[in-house]
Amino acid sequence: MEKLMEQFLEQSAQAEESFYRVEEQRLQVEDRRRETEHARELHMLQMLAQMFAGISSARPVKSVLFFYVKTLLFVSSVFERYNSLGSSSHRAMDEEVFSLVKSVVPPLTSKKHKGQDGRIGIIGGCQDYTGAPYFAAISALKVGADLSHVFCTKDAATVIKSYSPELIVHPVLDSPNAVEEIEKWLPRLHSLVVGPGLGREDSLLKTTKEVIERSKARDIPIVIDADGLWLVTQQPSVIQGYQKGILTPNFMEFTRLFEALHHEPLNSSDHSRSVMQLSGAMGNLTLVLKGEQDLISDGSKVYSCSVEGSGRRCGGQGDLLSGSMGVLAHWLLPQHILAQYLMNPSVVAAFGACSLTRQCNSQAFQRHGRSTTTSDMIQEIGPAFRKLFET
Ligand SMILES: NC(=O)C1=CN([C@@H]2O[C@H](COP(=O)(O)OP(=O)(O)OC[C@H]3O[C@@H](n4cnc5c(N)ncnc54)[C@H](OP(=O)(O)O)[C@@H]3O)[C@@H](O)[C@H]2O)[C@@H](O)CC1
Ligand SMILES: Nc1ncnc2c1ncn2[C@@H]1O[C@H](COP(=O)(O)OP(=O)(O)OP(=O)(O)O)[C@@H](O)[C@H]1O
Repeated sequence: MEKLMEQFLEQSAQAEESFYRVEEQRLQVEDRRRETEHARELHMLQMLAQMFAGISSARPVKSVLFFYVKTLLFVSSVFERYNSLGSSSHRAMDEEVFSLVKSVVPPLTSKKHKGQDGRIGIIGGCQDYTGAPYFAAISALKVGADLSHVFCTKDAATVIKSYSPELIVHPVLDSPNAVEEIEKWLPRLHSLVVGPGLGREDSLLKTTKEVIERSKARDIPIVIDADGLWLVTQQPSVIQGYQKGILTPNFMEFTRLFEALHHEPLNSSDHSRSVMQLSGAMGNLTLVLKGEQDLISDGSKVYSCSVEGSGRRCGGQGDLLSGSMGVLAHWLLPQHILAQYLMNPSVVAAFGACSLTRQCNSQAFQRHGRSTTTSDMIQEIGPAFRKLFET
């Protein structure tokens, strides 16, 4: 009897194993099919965009109109397909977003000069916090930006410079003409990350508010995190409705902001709904609620990023996230007109940066376990980026 039982258990284990093997193969085939189909669609869209740009100046109005209608029909059919993904698996969703990010990663060619792949500005760094702006700025470089500028207080500057010769550090944030000093650089910056290590001193927040206003006037993508969110909680109008703005609150920051805008306590049982509500109240700004799953919304839909990370929650991971997001926002927002038909580019930038941060966390944890720090995660940005966006 015992022997029979043993045989039975062994056979069921084998059957189970072979079921999972077949299932795994089926999923791989399905993944490859989707990737090929997706690459074909993107390629066609790119060709259509180029053709449209080419003919709009050369052809008579009637044929331009005909072409325009055909293009719209095609794009909307792809758009429908994307929307239908709402019901498909997380993995499929991840793959679709990764493809969009892949399509905007700038090629590494010898034809470019320094700065073309991104000049990112970080507003933050004060006496108490020097690590946060460093983490954000170095992460931007490791993702692929060419230059990272940190605008911090005088006493933080030497400390930040001493962490890394890679960064350009401006000790201007607490100077009497701080806004003008920073504004001089705005025409050269592709995106701004506001808040890491900024602190909450009134005079610094006042300067920051003015810098945000002037950056909006220049249409610069702005990621707001940490103490930048403290400012937004006091004065939501500083960023409300700005479509190139992305907010990245942790749960604490989210709760403060939600309660400031809705004048009622947060109902913590339905985070997705709250994220949609808050994004709507902020004028459909892209919002990322960080946590076990990162919830991302522009008020119309909620996307959940659950790329596997680890159980290690050392400080500074949010700074890695905001710095990376600054670069992806620059790559996605201005130039990729096609992505606008498929998905909000700010949402794609947010989703891409969340995935990357979590992947870095997972890889660093595999090496360092409990002793993982944000610096270890930063070492993983290159390999994690290649794994997600370059294979
Ligand atoms: N090396 C450096 O220089 C670094 C500097 N940093 C900089 O520090 C500045 C202040 O940022 P901050 O996040 O500490 O401030 P704030 O929002 O008041 O939170 C304080 C309290 O909120 C809670 N709490 C937090 N998260 C939560 C969650 N998910 N879910 C629930 N509760 C949560 C938690 O409360 P506790 O559990 O301790 O009671 C926590 O103590 C900012 O400039 C930032 O950039 C960091 O970037 C790290 C690396
Ligand atoms: N419980 C969790 N499980 C897995 N990943 C998480 C979890 N919480 C946060 N993360 C990841 O860490 C990233 C940073 O989130 P976190 O909540 O640590 O931000 P933060 O508090 O602003 O960080 P910082 O220490 O830089 O201020 C998130 O984008 C998410 O990818």
